[in-house]
Amino acid sequence: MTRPLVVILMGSRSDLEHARAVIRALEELGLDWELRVASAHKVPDHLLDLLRGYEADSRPKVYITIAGRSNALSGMVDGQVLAPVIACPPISEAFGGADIFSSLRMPGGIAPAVVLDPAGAALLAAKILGLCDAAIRERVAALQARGRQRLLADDAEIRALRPAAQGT
Ligand SMILES: Nc1c(C(=O)O)ncn1[C@@H]1O[C@H](COP(=O)(O)O)[C@@H](O)[C@H]1O
Repeated sequence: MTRPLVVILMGSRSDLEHARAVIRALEELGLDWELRVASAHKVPDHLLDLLRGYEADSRPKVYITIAGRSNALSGMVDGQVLAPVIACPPISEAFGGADIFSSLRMPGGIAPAVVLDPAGAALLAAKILGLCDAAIRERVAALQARGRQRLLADDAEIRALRPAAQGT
């Protein structure tokens, strides 16, 4: 079976640190990825060319779009591809975090999901691609199991503390 692909598109090289966090989580889930730079605002022709290339490729795909400030990228990508799009904008404190609103309201017929946490975006991509791939489902299940075990170990450790030390 062809290996699925996660295409990560970032609007600027300045988003690289955020993209790296997505990539770390994708690799933990054993997913193949490609990272590209393409801005809907600045280089729409380049973006459309790039999407045409990916859409002609028959691998099962999910796109993760990383675009800060005014997020045109995620909506434009979603409108041009058949695969699911997950918008994972980098968080900014500037202007009271108002950038996020440009990722939330889309025109009719345009529906990128929004997941703010980079590891969360990778997990959603894995769950989507896992619908038709048992090996990916198993890796998601293993990740969830590790999370549960960590939480139970934390509880056992905290419980063992004397009450006076529990808050420290
Ligand atoms: N939101 C978009 C788009 C777009 O939506 O097409 N293109 C770039 N950007 C974002 O603007 C921020 C600053 O970009 P510059 O580094 O180009 O000034 C980045 O977070 C980028 O993703």
